[in-house]
This record gives sequence, structure tokens and C-alpha cells, in this order.
Amino acid sequence: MGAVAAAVALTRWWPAHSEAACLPRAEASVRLQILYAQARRASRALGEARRRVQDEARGAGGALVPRLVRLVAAEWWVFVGVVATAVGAAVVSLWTPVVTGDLINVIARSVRLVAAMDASVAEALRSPARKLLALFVANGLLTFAHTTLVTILGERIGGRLHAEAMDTLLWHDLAFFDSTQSGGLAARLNTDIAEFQSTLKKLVTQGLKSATLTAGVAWQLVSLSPQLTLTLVSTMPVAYVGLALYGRFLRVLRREAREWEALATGLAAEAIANMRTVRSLNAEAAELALYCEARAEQAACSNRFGLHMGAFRGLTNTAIGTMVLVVLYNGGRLVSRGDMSPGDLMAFMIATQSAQRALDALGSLMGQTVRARSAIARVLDIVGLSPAVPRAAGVQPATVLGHVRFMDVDFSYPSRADAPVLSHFNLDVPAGTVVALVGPSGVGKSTVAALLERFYDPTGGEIWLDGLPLTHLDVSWQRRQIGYIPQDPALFSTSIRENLRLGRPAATDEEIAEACRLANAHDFIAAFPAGYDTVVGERGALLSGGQKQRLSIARAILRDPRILILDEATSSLDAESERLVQGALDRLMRGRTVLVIAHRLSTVRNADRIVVMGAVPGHIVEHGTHDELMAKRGAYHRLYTQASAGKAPLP
Ligand SMILES: Nc1ncnc2c1ncn2[C@@H]1O[C@H](COP(=O)(O)OP(=O)(O)OP(=O)(O)O)[C@@H](O)[C@H]1O
Repeated sequence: MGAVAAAVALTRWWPAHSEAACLPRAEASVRLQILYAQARRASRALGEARRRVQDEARGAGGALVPRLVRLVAAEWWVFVGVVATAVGAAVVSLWTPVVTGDLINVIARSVRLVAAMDASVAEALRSPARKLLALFVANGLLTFAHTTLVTILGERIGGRLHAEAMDTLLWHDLAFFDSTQSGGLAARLNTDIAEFQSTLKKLVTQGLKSATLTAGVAWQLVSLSPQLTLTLVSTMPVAYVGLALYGRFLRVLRREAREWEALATGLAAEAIANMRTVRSLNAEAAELALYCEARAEQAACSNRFGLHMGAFRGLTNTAIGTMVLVVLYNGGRLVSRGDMSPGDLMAFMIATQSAQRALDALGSLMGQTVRARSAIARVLDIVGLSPAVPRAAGVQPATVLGHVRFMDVDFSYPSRADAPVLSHFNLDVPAGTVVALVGPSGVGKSTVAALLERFYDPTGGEIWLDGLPLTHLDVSWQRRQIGYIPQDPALFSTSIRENLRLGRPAATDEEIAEACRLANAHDFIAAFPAGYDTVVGERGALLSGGQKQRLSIARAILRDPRILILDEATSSLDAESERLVQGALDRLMRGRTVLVIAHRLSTVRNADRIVVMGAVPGHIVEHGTHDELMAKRGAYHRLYTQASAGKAPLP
């Protein structure tokens, strides 16, 4: 016990005093604890989601094993092939020594009779030699087929899991991503699926082989001495229960290590993705400290896991050794009473050793299975998530005018359920009009846009499009009617052409070029050596803010939506870029319903209606046209005059 405690202390001490200890750990620790708490919360949320899914599906295969069976059953023909070839190869290896023995017996006999029966010895040798050759060839063919099929099985199941997890994530609630580290999530999916694939392959290769060998040897044992076999079998449950309990404990340790690992990978991904910010804030050392700290925690957990895994394996060996001893002891008594010959006892012990080797292989495979089980549980947690906004349900009206109404809408973000952002919020945007939302930062302007996009559902009240609640509409259809131009448009790291095609996959090159002309983007694209095939870098890093904005407008033109949301679309641009972008926007806005979320009041003067939001959640302070609001000399007038005089930042 003392040795184990000392080893545990060592595993805690070692990573903390490695390289990471030289770094500013104090600050890193605080942020890390927060991140870890967040990761645990996300993991708990996933666990809860899993339990919910399991409860819902209870009886229809919600638990892990039935879900795994379903996963494997989808590839049943490959699986049957894999099992058949593995069992076949094991049977061949059980048989090979028997036929080899026959051959040796013939050779032994021939040594005695060679002088008299030369020809018949050669004849007698032929039959076992042919059998042995057939077994070798069969073994070769089975090995070839098995290896091929196992690879196919692993790749097909892995591919299915990747696709299902990605499909779930692409449709899942944004609230989930608000509280989950995306880098960690992607990494976790990759490593977890890889771990499951590799264990599955080992299970159906070594596992099946060892299991078949064990069964074959068990049969040999029973035929040698049923009494001794009973002794052997009766000692097994004691060892098994203890080892199973230990296995459960190991799973918990493994999961904890994986959580730290996912956190560390997420931190690395986040730092790499935000490299410019890291550099400009001189945050390299802090990020490194944070990363090393997370890695050190992961290493401590992994070391603890390794320690207990060692103990687990040691216990397994001791348990098996003890079983052998018990058998030898009882066998000795049988021999002394004359109930068993010494030769049979020797054969029994040899067979027991073969069983031990096979069980040993199964034991170490079980260790890996423990890891793979938690890995696949985490992947299935993700696959089992069900979004609050159903993906394909509801009506798809034939025409859309674009009349939007918010009626008594209450909303708070799921991650901050106790902080209402909108309460009893009302807004009417008639079809074809431009409504601007203005007000101080943080009053919920962007939230209104997010709700209209149905990124979240309101907690109270309703949002209507052309007189139909959004919850009655097919969400994909609804989003097709909306073009969203954010302040910092997201571009993918592919060519300009492919980025624009995201707006309308079927768009021709001519249509793309026309949209870019309307968006004042064609000239700058044509000036690039690769033109429309220019790759824009991650998140469009190789383009300026104004260029990205104009591409985003061209994308919206291609989409041709009835409703437009402009979320501070020109606020971060210089005067020349703003002129180009504003020109493009004016063309795009014509004849559509537009919701403008404005920072700069100068950009909303021409709106049909301006809605001023106040600090009380969802409270509309006043609304009207620019002239009406200026004449009222209220909140808008105050904001406008302060902003024009440069006394206050524009809201
Ligand atoms: N994903 C989120 N999860 C939790 N809270 C959020 C989230 N997004 C915004 N909030 C909170 O909701 C409130 C309203 O935010 P919102 O972005 O809608 O304000 P805004 O008026 O658009 O602000 P700004 O003009 O600065 O963009 C803020 O208190 C903000 O902290």
C-alpha cells in the first residue's frame, strides 16, 4: 500500500516539476481552472444529454452496447467475414500441431521400419504432409482475407461515426458551441474515433483468436479431467468480479485524462487560430504556460492511469497464477489417489498454460477496451445529441414577402439562463422596409438578429414571418430567405469562387462575376494573379476587412434573399472601403426587408424606421424616422448630437 501511495504521490509531483514549472504558472492556473470547469460543465452537459437520449431510447437500444451492436450491424456482411476468418484461422492453428504430430509419428515409425518398407513410408508421409500444406495455405488465405476485411470494417465504422458526429454538430444548437471549446471538440472526435477503430480491429483479430483458442483449450481440459476443470472454473468468478470493479475505476481515470487532453488540444488550436492577437498582446509565454499546465495535468492523470493499469495487469497475472497453483495442488491430490495419471496432469497443466496465455492476451485487450469504451461513449454522446430546433420539419411556403414580427419575445442565452436579454420585446418590420436597431452596446441588438435567424428559440413569445410562427416553418427554408452580413464575415480557407458558391452552389461563373460587379468586388478580385481562384487563407486572413465585406455582399446577392440582416456591416471600415461597401449594400437592399443593426447613426438616416433600444432588457425607448426622432429631441436626438459633435462614441 505504501509503495502505491508513494507512486501516486510521484505521479502528481513529476509533471508539476517538469518543464512547465519554469513558466508563470500562477496566472495560468487560474485561467486553466476556469477552462477546466467549463470543460467539465460541457462534458457533464454531454453526459446529461446522453442520459436523456438513453432514457428516451430505453428499450429501443439507448444503452452503449445495443448502440454499438447497431453500429456494427450496419456493416454485418464485413463483420461476418471478419469473424469467420478469425475463427477459421484460430481453428487452423489448433489443428496444425495435431497434424504436425501425425507427421512426426509417421517419421518416427519410418526410422524404425525404413529398411523394410521404403515405399510405403513415403506413401504414409504424403497424407499428413498434404494436410499440413493445406492448413498452411488455408492459414495464409484466411490471414489475407481477415486483414483486408478488418481494415474495411474499421474504416467503414470510423467513417460512419465521423459523418454522424459531424452531421450532428452541424445541426446542433448554437448554445452548445457557446459553452464548448471547438478545437478540443474536433480533436476529441478524431482521437476518440481513432482509438475505437484500433481497439475494434484488435478485438476482432486478437480477441476472437484468443477467445477461440480459449474455447478449444477448454474443450481439451474438460476431456482430460472434468473434476480439475471444475476447480479451475470455480476460482474464476472471484478474480473476475475484482478485476471488473477495477476496470470501472480505470475508465473514470482514463476519462479524466482525456478531458485534460482535449482541453490542452483546444488551447493549442485556439492560440494557433488567434496567432495575431497572441503576438500583439505578447501573450506567447502566458499561452505556453497555460498549454504546458494543461498538458502537465493530463500527464499526471495519465500517469495515475498507467500506475493503476500496471496494478490491474499485475493483479490479473497474480490471479491467474493463483488459479494455476490451485489446479496443481488439487491435481496432485488426484494423482496421489490414483484418479489421474501424471501424464494427464502434465497435459492439463500445459493446456492451462495455453489458456493462461490466451486469457493474458484478452486481459491486455481488456485494458485497451476500457479506453476505447470511454472513447466511443464520448463519440456517441455527440452523435446522440438532438437539437432544440428540428432540422427538417415544418412548412415551406411557396412565396415569401418578408414581413417580420417579434411579439412579446422573452429571451436569455441558455448559458446564462438567469440574465434576460429580451423581455416582452415587440418589433414589426413590414415587407420591403428598412428598420434600424440602435442603442448602447450589449442591449441585445445582435440577439434580435440571432433570433430571427433561429440560431436560438425565444423562451417566451413568438416571432412570425409573413404571419406564420418561425417554429412552424422549415428552418432550412427559412434561413434560405435570410441573408446575413456580419461585421466580420467568415470566409473559408478555399478559393474566392468556392466561398461565393456557398451562397448558391449551382451559381455559374458568369453569375458569380455579375454578383461581384454589383458588390464592387470584381475589380479587386480580377487584380489578383489567380483571380477568382485566389485562396483567401483561414477565415479570409489574406484579404482586407472591406474586401471580405464585399465578398460577403456578393455571396448574399447570389443567394437573393427576401430578408437582409446587416449587423454593423460597415462599422470597421475606412472611408474609401465604406464608400465601396455602402454602394454595394444600397444595391443589395433595394426591394428587400432589411434589419440594420447600427453602430454609426450616420448609416441609418435613410431607414424607414429607427428603433432605439434602451438598457432595460428588450426595452424600446422610442421609434420613428430620423426626422421624427430628431424633432422629438429624446434619446435618439441626444445620441445623434453627441455622436456628431464627437463627444461620445457612437452607440
Ligand atoms: N452567445 C452568448 N451567450 C451568452 N450571452 C451572450 C451571448 N451573446 C451575447 N450575450 C449577452 O447578451 C447581451 C446582448 O448581447 P448582444 O450581442 O445582442 O448586444 P448588442 O446590442 O448587439 O451589443 P453590441 O452593439 O456591442 O454588438 C449581452 O449582455 C451579452 O453579453
